[in-house]
Amino acid sequence: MRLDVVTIFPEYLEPLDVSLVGKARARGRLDVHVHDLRRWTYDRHNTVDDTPYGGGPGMVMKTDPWGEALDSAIADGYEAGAHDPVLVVPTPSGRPFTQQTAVALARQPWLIFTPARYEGIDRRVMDEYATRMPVHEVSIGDYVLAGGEAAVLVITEAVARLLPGVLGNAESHRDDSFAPGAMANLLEGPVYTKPPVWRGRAVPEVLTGGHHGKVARWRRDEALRRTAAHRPDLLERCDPAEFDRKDREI
Ligand SMILES: N#Cc1c(N)n[nH]c1-c1ccc2c(Cl)cn(Cc3cccnc3)c2c1
Repeated sequence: MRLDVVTIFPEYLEPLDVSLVGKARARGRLDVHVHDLRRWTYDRHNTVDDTPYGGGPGMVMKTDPWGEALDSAIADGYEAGAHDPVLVVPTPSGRPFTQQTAVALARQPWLIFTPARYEGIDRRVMDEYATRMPVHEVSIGDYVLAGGEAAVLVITEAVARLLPGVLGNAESHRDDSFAPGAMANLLEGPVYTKPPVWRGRAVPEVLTGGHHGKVARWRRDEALRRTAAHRPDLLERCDPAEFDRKDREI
């Protein structure tokens, strides 16, 4: 997968050099190109914004720098052999970014991110590129950020971990809270490791008893308990028959 990111804060994307995404890049699973939007400005102040038509607070990001930057990134990508680009636009007014979105984006060969600032990008930029590729406007949650770069880091990690060969078996995303299966839609339950007792607190006996069926049921019950407490809305998606079937297996 190729990723292009156009931003006025290229240094904000430095975390894409480390940890899981950094490993995916080192293994050749991910090819990341960060472009400084100001490279496509030609005035003394490298201006990328202007006042909004119709008045109102804040500033709007101008068409020309984005158009030239995206045309350049797209040309570079095609020249490098990439194909079928998808534009991903972080915005507070976007569709919710979910695990399903991550799965869908992980299937794409080329993502182009346009994290912006101020009040957003002139609408005509997204309209222009929607004539050439799918455009996904996404929000990473119901809270307000100052710009889209943090969203790119979140989306990139959620997508990269789904790419073949990025997660080792030990870290498999097979048991993700939001992945299909009996624990689908349930939050993770509590986890424990050595020592068996820490400051007088012992690990639950069921986890050290060696009975895999009892461990599986305990973990399922703890996940249900945690989901009921923190995300009761997720329980509506659960199928009790699935639990009964799993119970019969245990
Ligand atoms: N994704 C996501 C997301 C989220 N969940 N919260 N905020 C954002 C986000 C994404 C992109 C931008 C751009 Cl461009 C400018 N801002 C600041 C802003 C905030 C409120 C209203 N207008 C602009 C962004 C906020």
